[in-house]
Amino acid sequence: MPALLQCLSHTPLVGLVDPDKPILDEINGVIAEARKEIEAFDPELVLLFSPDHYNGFFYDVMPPFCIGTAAHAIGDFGSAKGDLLVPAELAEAAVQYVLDADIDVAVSYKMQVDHGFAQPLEFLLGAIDKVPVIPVFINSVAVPLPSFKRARLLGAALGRYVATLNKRVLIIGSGGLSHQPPVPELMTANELVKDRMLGSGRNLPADERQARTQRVIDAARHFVADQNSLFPLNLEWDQWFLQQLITGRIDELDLLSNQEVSEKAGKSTHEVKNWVAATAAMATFGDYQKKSSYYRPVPEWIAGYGALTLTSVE
Ligand SMILES: O=C(O)/C=C/c1cccc(O)c1O
Ligand SMILES: [Fe+2]
Repeated sequence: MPALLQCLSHTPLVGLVDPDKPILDEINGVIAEARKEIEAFDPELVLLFSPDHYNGFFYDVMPPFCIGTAAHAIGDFGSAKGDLLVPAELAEAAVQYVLDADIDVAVSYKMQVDHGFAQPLEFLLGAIDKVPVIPVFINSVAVPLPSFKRARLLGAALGRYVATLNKRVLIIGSGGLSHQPPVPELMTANELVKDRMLGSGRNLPADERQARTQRVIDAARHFVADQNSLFPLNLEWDQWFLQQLITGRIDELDLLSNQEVSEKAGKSTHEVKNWVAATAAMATFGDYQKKSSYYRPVPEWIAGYGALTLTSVE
Protein backbone atom coordinates (compact mmCIF):
# COMPACT_ATOMS: atom_id res chain seq x y z
CA MET A 1 0.00 0.00 0.00
CA PRO A 2 1.32 3.49 -0.77
CA ALA A 3 1.38 6.22 1.85
CA LEU A 4 1.08 9.97 1.59
CA LEU A 5 2.92 12.46 3.78
CA GLN A 6 1.82 15.99 4.48
CA CYS A 7 3.83 18.17 6.82
CA LEU A 8 2.45 21.61 7.60
CA SER A 9 3.33 24.42 9.96
CA HIS A 10 0.53 25.32 12.31
CA THR A 11 -0.17 28.65 13.91
CA PRO A 12 -3.12 29.73 16.05
CA LEU A 13 -2.86 33.25 14.63
CA VAL A 14 -4.61 32.36 11.36
CA GLY A 15 -7.60 34.68 11.04
CA LEU A 16 -6.41 36.75 14.00
CA VAL A 17 -3.26 38.43 12.66
CA ASP A 18 -3.03 37.61 8.97
CA PRO A 19 -0.43 38.55 6.35
CA ASP A 20 -1.44 40.71 3.37
CA LYS A 21 -4.01 39.23 1.00
CA PRO A 22 -1.61 38.14 -1.77
CA ILE A 23 0.42 36.15 0.75
CA LEU A 24 -2.66 34.76 2.43
CA ASP A 25 -4.04 33.73 -0.97
CA GLU A 26 -0.73 32.07 -1.83
CA ILE A 27 -0.76 30.03 1.40
CA ASN A 28 -4.43 29.15 1.04
CA GLY A 29 -3.55 27.92 -2.44
CA VAL A 30 -0.84 25.66 -1.02
CA ILE A 31 -3.28 24.23 1.52
CA ALA A 32 -5.97 23.77 -1.16
CA GLU A 33 -3.49 21.83 -3.33
CA ALA A 34 -2.51 19.63 -0.39
CA ARG A 35 -6.16 19.00 0.34
CA LYS A 36 -6.82 18.02 -3.26
CA GLU A 37 -3.91 15.57 -3.16
CA ILE A 38 -5.31 14.06 0.03
CA GLU A 39 -8.81 13.80 -1.41
CA ALA A 40 -7.44 11.92 -4.42
CA PHE A 41 -5.46 9.61 -2.11
CA ASP A 42 -8.61 8.99 -0.05
CA PRO A 43 -6.92 8.02 3.24
CA GLU A 44 -8.40 5.28 5.41
CA LEU A 45 -6.25 6.21 8.39
CA VAL A 46 -4.28 9.25 9.53
CA LEU A 47 -1.14 9.06 11.64
CA LEU A 48 -0.79 12.53 13.11
CA PHE A 49 2.30 13.81 14.93
CA SER A 50 1.87 17.09 16.80
CA PRO A 51 3.16 19.05 19.79
CA ASP A 52 1.06 20.61 22.53
CA HIS A 53 1.38 24.07 24.09
CA TYR A 54 0.49 23.49 27.77
CA ASN A 55 -3.11 22.75 26.92
CA GLY A 56 -3.13 18.97 27.23
CA PHE A 57 0.29 18.06 28.62
CA PHE A 58 1.74 19.60 31.77
CA TYR A 59 4.74 19.38 34.06
CA ASP A 60 2.95 17.18 36.60
CA VAL A 61 3.70 14.33 34.19
CA MET A 62 5.36 15.36 30.94
CA PRO A 63 6.05 12.41 28.63
CA PRO A 64 8.42 12.84 25.69
CA PHE A 65 5.91 10.98 23.52
CA CYS A 66 2.29 9.92 23.98
CA ILE A 67 -0.25 8.10 21.83
CA GLY A 68 -3.94 8.76 22.42
CA THR A 69 -6.60 6.07 22.24
CA ALA A 70 -9.17 8.88 22.52
CA ALA A 71 -8.65 12.61 22.05
CA HIS A 72 -10.57 15.82 22.56
CA ALA A 73 -9.61 19.16 21.01
CA ILE A 74 -10.19 22.17 23.26
CA GLY A 75 -10.75 24.73 20.48
CA ASP A 76 -8.08 27.23 21.56
CA PHE A 77 -7.72 30.40 19.42
CA GLY A 78 -10.95 29.47 17.62
CA SER A 79 -9.56 26.18 16.29
CA ALA A 80 -11.91 23.23 15.88
CA LYS A 81 -13.33 21.85 19.13
CA GLY A 82 -14.58 18.33 19.85
CA ASP A 83 -13.60 14.70 19.72
CA LEU A 84 -11.16 13.36 17.19
CA LEU A 85 -12.17 10.12 15.51
CA VAL A 86 -9.64 7.81 17.13
CA PRO A 87 -9.75 4.06 16.39
CA ALA A 88 -9.07 3.01 19.99
CA GLU A 89 -7.98 -0.57 19.29
CA LEU A 90 -5.56 0.45 16.54
CA ALA A 91 -4.11 3.19 18.70
CA GLU A 92 -3.69 0.82 21.65
CA ALA A 93 -2.00 -1.72 19.38
CA ALA A 94 0.27 1.08 18.13
CA VAL A 95 1.40 1.73 21.69
CA GLN A 96 2.23 -1.94 22.20
CA TYR A 97 4.05 -2.12 18.86
CA VAL A 98 6.19 0.91 19.70
CA LEU A 99 6.99 -0.39 23.19
CA ASP A 100 7.96 -3.75 21.67
CA ALA A 101 10.33 -1.81 19.41
CA ASP A 102 12.05 -0.50 22.57
CA ILE A 103 10.74 3.05 22.24
CA ASP A 104 9.18 4.18 25.50
CA VAL A 105 5.92 5.94 24.77
CA ALA A 106 3.11 6.96 27.11
CA VAL A 107 -0.51 6.18 26.47
CA SER A 108 -3.51 8.41 27.11
CA TYR A 109 -7.05 7.08 27.16
CA LYS A 110 -8.29 10.68 27.38
CA MET A 111 -5.90 12.92 25.51
CA GLN A 112 -6.56 16.64 25.48
CA VAL A 113 -5.18 18.40 22.41
CA ASP A 114 -4.99 21.94 21.03
CA HIS A 115 -4.56 23.74 17.71
CA GLY A 116 -1.43 21.69 16.99
CA PHE A 117 -3.63 18.65 16.32
CA ALA A 118 -6.86 20.33 15.31
CA GLN A 119 -5.56 22.79 12.72
CA PRO A 120 -3.99 20.34 10.24
CA LEU A 121 -7.02 18.02 10.49
CA GLU A 122 -9.35 20.91 9.82
CA PHE A 123 -7.26 22.48 7.04
CA LEU A 124 -6.30 19.26 5.27
CA LEU A 125 -9.37 17.07 5.81
CA GLY A 126 -12.11 19.60 6.46
CA ALA A 127 -12.88 18.51 10.04
CA ILE A 128 -11.26 16.85 13.03
CA ASP A 129 -13.53 13.81 12.83
CA LYS A 130 -13.61 13.07 9.10
CA VAL A 131 -11.05 10.24 8.97
CA PRO A 132 -9.87 7.88 11.75
CA VAL A 133 -6.69 9.30 13.28
CA ILE A 134 -4.00 7.97 15.61
CA PRO A 135 -2.83 11.07 17.51
CA VAL A 136 0.81 11.11 18.56
CA PHE A 137 2.15 13.82 20.86
CA ILE A 138 5.82 14.79 20.71
CA ASN A 139 6.90 17.12 23.48
CA SER A 140 8.44 19.99 21.56
CA VAL A 141 8.17 22.85 24.03
CA ALA A 142 8.56 21.74 27.65
CA VAL A 143 12.25 21.20 28.48
CA PRO A 144 13.82 18.70 28.94
CA LEU A 145 13.03 17.61 25.39
CA PRO A 146 13.46 14.34 23.53
CA SER A 147 16.23 14.20 20.93
CA PHE A 148 15.89 14.34 17.16
CA LYS A 149 17.06 10.75 17.03
CA ARG A 150 14.34 9.49 19.36
CA ALA A 151 11.70 11.37 17.39
CA ARG A 152 12.96 9.69 14.22
CA LEU A 153 12.95 6.25 15.85
CA LEU A 154 9.43 6.79 17.19
CA GLY A 155 8.25 7.79 13.72
CA ALA A 156 9.92 4.80 12.10
CA ALA A 157 8.36 2.38 14.62
CA LEU A 158 4.91 3.86 14.04
CA GLY A 159 5.47 3.76 10.29
CA ARG A 160 6.26 0.06 10.50
CA TYR A 161 3.14 -0.44 12.59
CA VAL A 162 0.71 1.33 10.26
CA ALA A 163 2.31 -0.42 7.27
CA THR A 164 1.07 -3.73 8.76
CA LEU A 165 -2.55 -2.55 8.58
CA ASN A 166 -2.88 -2.67 4.80
CA LYS A 167 -4.65 0.69 4.72
CA ARG A 168 -4.10 3.87 2.75
CA VAL A 169 -2.32 5.94 5.41
CA LEU A 170 -1.94 9.69 5.43
CA ILE A 171 0.96 10.71 7.66
CA ILE A 172 0.83 14.27 8.99
CA GLY A 173 3.57 16.22 10.77
CA SER A 174 2.27 19.40 12.42
CA GLY A 175 4.43 22.30 13.56
CA GLY A 176 7.54 24.38 13.04
CA LEU A 177 9.49 25.65 11.30
CA SER A 178 11.71 28.25 13.03
CA HIS A 179 9.78 30.26 15.59
CA GLN A 180 9.64 31.28 19.21
CA PRO A 181 6.22 32.59 20.26
CA PRO A 182 5.78 33.81 23.84
CA VAL A 183 5.29 30.39 25.43
CA PRO A 184 6.03 30.52 29.18
CA GLU A 185 9.00 28.69 30.69
CA LEU A 186 8.78 26.96 34.05
CA MET A 187 11.98 28.45 35.46
CA THR A 188 10.96 32.05 34.80
CA ALA A 189 7.16 31.85 35.14
CA ASN A 190 5.39 33.65 37.98
CA GLU A 191 3.62 31.58 40.64
CA LEU A 192 0.22 31.53 38.92
CA VAL A 193 1.62 30.57 35.51
CA LYS A 194 3.86 27.98 37.17
CA ASP A 195 0.81 26.45 38.81
CA ARG A 196 -0.96 26.36 35.45
CA MET A 197 2.07 24.70 33.85
CA LEU A 198 2.10 22.12 36.62
CA GLY A 199 -1.38 21.00 35.63
CA SER A 200 -4.05 23.44 36.72
CA GLY A 201 -3.98 24.92 33.21
CA ARG A 202 -5.88 21.90 31.90
CA ASN A 203 -9.13 23.82 32.37
CA LEU A 204 -8.12 27.45 32.12
CA PRO A 205 -10.74 29.96 33.40
CA ALA A 206 -12.29 31.96 30.53
CA ASP A 207 -10.62 35.24 31.51
CA GLU A 208 -7.17 33.61 31.61
CA ARG A 209 -7.80 31.90 28.29
CA GLN A 210 -8.74 35.25 26.79
CA ALA A 211 -5.67 36.94 28.28
CA ARG A 212 -3.42 34.16 26.95
CA THR A 213 -4.90 34.49 23.47
CA GLN A 214 -4.56 38.28 23.52
CA ARG A 215 -0.93 38.05 24.69
CA VAL A 216 -0.01 35.98 21.64
CA ILE A 217 -1.96 38.29 19.31
CA ASP A 218 -0.19 41.33 20.75
CA ALA A 219 3.18 39.61 20.44
CA ALA A 220 2.46 38.85 16.77
CA ARG A 221 1.55 42.48 16.06
CA HIS A 222 4.76 43.67 17.71
CA PHE A 223 6.75 41.07 15.83
CA VAL A 224 5.45 42.39 12.49
CA ALA A 225 6.61 45.87 13.45
CA ASP A 226 9.91 44.75 15.01
CA GLN A 227 11.30 41.35 14.15
CA ASN A 228 13.69 41.49 17.04
CA SER A 229 10.84 41.74 19.55
CA LEU A 230 10.87 37.91 19.59
CA PHE A 231 13.57 35.49 18.54
CA PRO A 232 13.84 36.09 14.77
CA LEU A 233 12.69 33.53 12.21
CA ASN A 234 15.65 31.78 10.56
CA LEU A 235 15.01 31.42 6.82
CA GLU A 236 18.30 29.72 6.11
CA TRP A 237 17.84 27.12 8.79
CA ASP A 238 14.30 26.39 7.67
CA GLN A 239 15.33 25.90 4.05
CA TRP A 240 18.24 23.69 5.05
CA PHE A 241 15.91 21.58 7.20
CA LEU A 242 13.36 21.18 4.39
CA GLN A 243 16.10 20.04 2.03
CA GLN A 244 17.25 17.42 4.55
CA LEU A 245 13.79 15.85 4.46
CA ILE A 246 13.30 16.20 0.72
CA THR A 247 16.62 14.54 -0.05
CA GLY A 248 16.04 11.70 2.43
CA ARG A 249 18.79 12.72 4.83
CA ILE A 250 16.73 12.44 8.00
CA ASP A 251 19.35 10.28 9.77
CA GLU A 252 21.78 13.21 9.61
CA LEU A 253 19.36 15.22 11.77
CA ASP A 254 20.23 12.88 14.65
CA LEU A 255 23.34 15.00 15.01
CA LEU A 256 21.38 18.14 15.87
CA SER A 257 21.52 19.01 19.52
CA ASN A 258 18.48 20.54 21.15
CA GLN A 259 20.55 23.44 22.41
CA GLU A 260 21.88 24.21 18.94
CA VAL A 261 18.38 24.27 17.44
CA SER A 262 17.05 26.55 20.19
CA GLU A 263 19.98 28.91 19.75
CA LYS A 264 19.88 29.03 15.95
CA ALA A 265 16.19 28.89 15.15
CA GLY A 266 14.19 29.47 18.35
CA LYS A 267 12.87 27.46 21.24
CA SER A 268 9.66 26.30 19.56
CA THR A 269 11.51 25.08 16.47
CA HIS A 270 11.63 21.67 18.16
CA GLU A 271 8.16 21.27 16.68
CA VAL A 272 10.00 20.17 13.53
CA LYS A 273 10.55 16.86 15.30
CA ASN A 274 6.97 16.13 14.26
CA TRP A 275 8.10 16.51 10.65
CA VAL A 276 11.09 14.27 11.32
CA ALA A 277 8.93 11.55 12.89
CA ALA A 278 6.37 11.81 10.08
CA THR A 279 9.06 11.55 7.41
CA ALA A 280 10.68 8.60 9.18
CA ALA A 281 7.26 6.91 9.22
CA MET A 282 6.87 7.66 5.50
CA ALA A 283 10.29 6.16 4.77
CA THR A 284 9.20 2.79 6.15
CA PHE A 285 6.79 2.53 3.18
CA GLY A 286 9.75 2.55 0.79
CA ASP A 287 11.22 5.21 -1.45
CA TYR A 288 9.42 8.53 -1.54
CA GLN A 289 9.48 11.55 -3.77
CA LYS A 290 8.66 15.18 -3.28
CA LYS A 291 5.30 16.14 -4.73
CA SER A 292 5.54 19.74 -3.57
CA SER A 293 7.10 21.95 -0.96
CA TYR A 294 6.56 25.51 0.18
CA TYR A 295 8.29 27.95 2.45
CA ARG A 296 7.73 31.52 3.52
CA PRO A 297 8.53 33.35 6.75
CA VAL A 298 5.28 34.79 8.09
CA PRO A 299 5.92 37.15 11.03
CA GLU A 300 2.16 37.79 11.41
CA TRP A 301 1.84 34.13 12.37
CA ILE A 302 5.16 34.01 14.27
CA ALA A 303 6.11 31.16 11.98
CA GLY A 304 8.57 30.00 9.44
CA TYR A 305 5.63 28.65 7.48
CA GLY A 306 6.27 25.51 5.48
CA ALA A 307 4.50 22.65 3.77
CA LEU A 308 5.84 19.43 2.33
CA THR A 309 4.02 16.72 0.40
CA LEU A 310 5.79 13.41 -0.20
CA THR A 311 4.37 10.48 -2.14
CA SER A 312 5.46 6.85 -2.35
CA VAL A 313 7.47 5.83 -5.40
CA GLU A 314 5.55 2.89 -6.87
O1 LIG B 1 -0.37 28.40 22.19
C1 LIG B 1 0.27 29.46 22.15
O2 LIG B 1 0.30 30.22 23.08
C2 LIG B 1 1.07 29.81 20.95
C3 LIG B 1 1.12 29.03 19.93
C4 LIG B 1 1.83 29.28 18.66
C5 LIG B 1 2.11 30.53 18.13
C6 LIG B 1 2.82 30.65 16.91
C7 LIG B 1 3.24 29.54 16.21
C8 LIG B 1 2.95 28.28 16.74
O3 LIG B 1 3.36 27.12 16.16
C9 LIG B 1 2.23 28.16 17.93
O4 LIG B 1 1.89 26.93 18.37
FE1 LIG C 1 3.04 25.35 17.85
